[in-house]
Amino acid sequence: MMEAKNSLQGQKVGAPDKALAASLTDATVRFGTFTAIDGLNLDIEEGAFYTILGPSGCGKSTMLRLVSDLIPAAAGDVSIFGKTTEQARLAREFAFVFQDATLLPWRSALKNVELPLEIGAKRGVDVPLGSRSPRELLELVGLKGREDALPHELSGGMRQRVAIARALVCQPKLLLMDEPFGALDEMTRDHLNLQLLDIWRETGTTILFVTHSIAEAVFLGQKVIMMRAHPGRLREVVDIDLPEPRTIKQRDQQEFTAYCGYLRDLLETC
Ligand SMILES: Nc1ncnc2c1ncn2[C@@H]1O[C@H](COP(=O)(O)OP(=O)(O)OP(=O)(O)O)[C@@H](O)[C@H]1O
Repeated sequence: MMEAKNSLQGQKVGAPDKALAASLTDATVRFGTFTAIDGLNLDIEEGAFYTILGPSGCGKSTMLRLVSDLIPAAAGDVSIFGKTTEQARLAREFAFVFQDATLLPWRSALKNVELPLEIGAKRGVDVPLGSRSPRELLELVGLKGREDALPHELSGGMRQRVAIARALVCQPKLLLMDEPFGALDEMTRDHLNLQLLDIWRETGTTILFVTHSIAEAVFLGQKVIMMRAHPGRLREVVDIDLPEPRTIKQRDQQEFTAYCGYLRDLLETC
């Protein structure tokens, strides 16, 4: 039932016959003398939904920051759709959603979603316009009718949905999500998990999603990237072979709990 691909350090993990959204080769990140990520080898298949698990401090956020050109690699190579991370950033190939929605408080939901387009236009950057308008994106994330609301008039879950709509406005081919639902209550999180899966299916974007929740990682992910700490390395990529589309009820089923148990055991040895 469970196919786990073992990753030995220095050995590339992924499917060489599939188109790649991202490829990390011996990627290393240092902060001063501290090595946060050490020789990471990983291929990210285009269109897939990856969740990332690992002990605190193993480098999950650092990996997303590396991929998104927020920090440089001290050694090794990272390519995004065949481009350098800088080229991919300038071409708006990816977008980032953080744990905190980071909306501008004086701008309405709609104006926040429009912001990347405005910034791009001001800088004279050729912004890849999405197939959906900002209004349509707000509808996609379930916020039709709340376009004019200011962030403080929205709930935490709604603010996060605005942040997702904003991330999608330039139609990124890769969506990087760092614990986007970590601060939300369980029901809101379940709801947004389902909504995110719908968005993923509709847009076909590749998703890299960091979480601390094993259940969330299994529920969302087609593949779970398990990292290990001290220093941050890849431990294993686990294929999650559950029926699609995923439903909340699946979580009570034996197959689902078996994946969770497997990952929990793995986490304990990271
Ligand atoms: N700017 C920085 N300067 C120095 N050290 C840093 C910096 N950013 C991260 N680190 C260190 O790098 C390591 C990896 O951090 P990172 O935030 O990527 O871990 P994480 O797996 O996302 O952790 P958590 O699960 O707790 O959010 C940690 O030891 C952290 O202290």
